[in-house]
Amino acid sequence: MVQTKLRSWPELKDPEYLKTNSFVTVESWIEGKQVDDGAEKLWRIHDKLYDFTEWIQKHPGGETFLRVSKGTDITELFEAHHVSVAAENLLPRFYVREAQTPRNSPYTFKDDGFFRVLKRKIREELPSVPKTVRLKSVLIADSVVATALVLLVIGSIMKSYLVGLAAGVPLTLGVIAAHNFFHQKPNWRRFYFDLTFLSHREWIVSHVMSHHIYPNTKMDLEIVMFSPFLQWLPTPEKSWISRHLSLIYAPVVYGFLFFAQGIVRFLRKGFQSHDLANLVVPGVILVASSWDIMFTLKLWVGVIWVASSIFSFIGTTAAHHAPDLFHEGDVPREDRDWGLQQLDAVVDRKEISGSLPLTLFTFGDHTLHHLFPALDHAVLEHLHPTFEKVCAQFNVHHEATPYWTLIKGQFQQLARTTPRVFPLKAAEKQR
Ligand code: HEM
Repeated sequence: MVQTKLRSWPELKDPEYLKTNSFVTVESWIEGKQVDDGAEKLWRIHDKLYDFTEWIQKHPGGETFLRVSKGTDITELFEAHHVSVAAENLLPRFYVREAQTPRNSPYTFKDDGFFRVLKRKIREELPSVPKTVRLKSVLIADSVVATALVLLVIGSIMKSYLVGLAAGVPLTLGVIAAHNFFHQKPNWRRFYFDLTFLSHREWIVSHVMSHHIYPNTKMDLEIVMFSPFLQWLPTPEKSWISRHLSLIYAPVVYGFLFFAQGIVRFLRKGFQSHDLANLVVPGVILVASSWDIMFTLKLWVGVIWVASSIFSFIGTTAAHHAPDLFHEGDVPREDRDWGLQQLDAVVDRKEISGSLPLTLFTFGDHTLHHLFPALDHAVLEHLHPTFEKVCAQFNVHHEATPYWTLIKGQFQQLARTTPRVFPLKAAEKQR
């Protein structure tokens, strides 16, 4: 649980889902938002309420996003996921009434603000991106998952834990690459994400709806789910142990994260049909090892541990946690534009830039991905010149950081208790 009373936007309500003493779940996050957002059991976009109930199944982006978000403010999700004007043009059909309360969000979307200006430029640029580029992402994701399965089969036939565990490496890269696909309209590659103990259905809430929209704030479940073990928010309430010993125990937390997510989910909800992908890895080992149950169980646990450790290490060091990045408790920049506030909480890594496989395998191209999550990473590659032009127009400096700075920075951030004022001046930066 995030203990801190600190808020970067004191005029906002403290999130309802953090007020209970019970375990935070994706459901409690949504239920809390339904209380906080003033959407009156409908969907809220800016200050208007809409009813999409009859249209959910016709949504080109799939029914899940709208079904799960009913009763909440979806302004940021709506703005970020639609680059074309098609969605905006449809809105009047579903209008019900004006909302009664001001938005409980720190962010704005002014027409002449950074995000909307960038979105218009990207809209103009998109037709010049070849339609086939997405195939590159598909090929990369499929190849790495196929490699993992072949290694698993070989390891199981040879009864070699070493080869079997080695399969955990491409498997993890495939799981991370699958993240590209669960941000998009429904497609079966999102199930690559579920080959370990994870569930893309839960991550559509914890990652797409929570983390992507409110990065590094108390509304970000990817901050809350590591607490109290890893506490990145700069608050004096952090214990000495959490500040200074996390370097030692973080690898243990990383290794257990997938088990914790899987076990908690199965205990709460039981086994559901869409969890079947969780059983592909043990199924392959079982058959290829000639039904050796003990070997299967041991190797399965080992592979999940490898995947959990690598995934969590990359996830926590890739883009969000270093003292130069905004975390709730810091003083935010005055301009509340959603895009600008995202830039303060996200960074790219120098070594990853320019390589699509590395981008897909390690949460690369993270800034543009945060701003336009439904665009394939292979498309994002083509949008950098436009992004840089708009950054220059708004006098925003967003420089890639060496990976080592971020790896160190993550632990410096875990130790940090003093708020900083954003945007940082060049001389204040540690890069
Ligand atoms: C929870 C909020 C929503 C999310 C997360 C979301 C997400 C998405 C995604 C991922 C796509 C596929 C984009 C692609 O293939 O490139 C999409 C497409 C689309 N959505 Fe939504 N959507 C949301 C709400 C809405 C609403 C409220 C409307 C209309 C009233 C709408 C209308 C459309 C339309 C027309 C498309 C196809 C054109 C386009 O990609 O812009 N969506 N949406």
